[in-house]
Amino acid sequence: MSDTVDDVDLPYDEDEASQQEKIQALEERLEILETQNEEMRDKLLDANAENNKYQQKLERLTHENKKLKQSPLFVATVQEVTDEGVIIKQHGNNQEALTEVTDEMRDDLEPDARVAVNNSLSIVKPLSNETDVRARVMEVTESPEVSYEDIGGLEEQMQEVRETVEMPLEKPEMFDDVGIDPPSGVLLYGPPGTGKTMLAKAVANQTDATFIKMAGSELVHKFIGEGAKLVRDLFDVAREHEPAVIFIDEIDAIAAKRTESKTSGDAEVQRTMMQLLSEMDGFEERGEIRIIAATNRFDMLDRAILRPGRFDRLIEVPKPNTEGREIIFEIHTRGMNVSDDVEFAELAADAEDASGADIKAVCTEAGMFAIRDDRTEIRMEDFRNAWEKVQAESDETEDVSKTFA
Ligand SMILES: Nc1ncnc2c1ncn2[C@@H]1O[C@H](COP(=O)(O)OP(=O)(O)OP(=O)(O)O)[C@@H](O)[C@H]1O
Repeated sequence: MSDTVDDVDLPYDEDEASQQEKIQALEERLEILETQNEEMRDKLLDANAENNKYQQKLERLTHENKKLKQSPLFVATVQEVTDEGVIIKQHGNNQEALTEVTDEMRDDLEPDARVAVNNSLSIVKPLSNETDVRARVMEVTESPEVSYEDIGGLEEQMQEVRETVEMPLEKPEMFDDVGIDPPSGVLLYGPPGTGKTMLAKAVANQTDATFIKMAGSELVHKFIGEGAKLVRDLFDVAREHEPAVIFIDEIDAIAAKRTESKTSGDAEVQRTMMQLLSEMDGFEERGEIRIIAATNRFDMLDRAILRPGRFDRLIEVPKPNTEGREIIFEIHTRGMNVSDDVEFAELAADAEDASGADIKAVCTEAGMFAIRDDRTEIRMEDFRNAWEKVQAESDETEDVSKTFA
């Protein structure tokens, strides 16, 4: 009972007052929380808007990045990696530039590394090492499998190549004793497929020299900005492989007459040619390296490359005459099962205007005719049919090239 009495005795007013206070405090607290909630919502909305903005920016940059990687890239070498950025030197024009890179990219770069840069000279990607590029543009053969006996109808040319390329490699002391300098470079010119490459290979084989071939057109078209450097590399590789025969095919691609237009492509070709001339000019101590160049377009050549001390020995390699064609037929049928009725002299007389490469094609084609007829022996009619086929094919190619000329 006493409990009830105690309850009744409680001051009712005081209790109610404290309840009221509590409610008020709670209400105030609620108000504060509501304001805070409001503020948080606003902030969240702002953050979302900001997030959207960044998302769009990211998409734009990703797109630009992709575009930058697709447009033509130039090659440069890293000079220095500094706190402010990376100093690069562009190949070709030697222009130096300071460019910013991401931290990850910076870790991949070191002085002398080759990189691909875009128009605004930002580094797009590091490039694989030099030897890969060299391997792709240069054909290096320790001992080519072509000998003088494989070449037909070019007696005079062979004699000249032997004097100018083989003698200085095999008997350099002869030139010292006589007191003359051997010719610097030899230029072979003439129509396609006449044996220019074969001559260069045969002389390398004869002298046990390494044969290093580079195509002029690849130098300037495949590796934009690198032509001059690749020419330097070409001579470095030759020095590493002495004795060596450097063979520059399609030299007209880097040594064509200067044209009026001043496009960057022309400038690149000019720089490549200048590098070649300076390598040849400064090549006093050439040692056991000989240089042979070849062209089908003698008329296009810049005369600067024909000055003394450069390609100063010109050798014309024409299409073979009848006698030459007969010898070339004999050479290319050496390993073939040819019937007794085959008259090479007659075939040579018929195959007027054929190049060595055409005759090689006729021989292979004649073999195909025999196979198609289920024979192992090749007859005169096979050669005749083959010559007609090769002629028809070359007429077709001519028509196509005229259409696209
Ligand atoms: N005089 C020749 N004697 C024997 N075979 C020849 C002769 N000329 C060309 N050939 C044959 O044709 C092929 C191509 O010849 P080669 O590559 O030497 O010609 P090229 O003059 O260098 O041609 P291009 O100017 O097109 O480079 C040779 O592999 C060989 O089979």
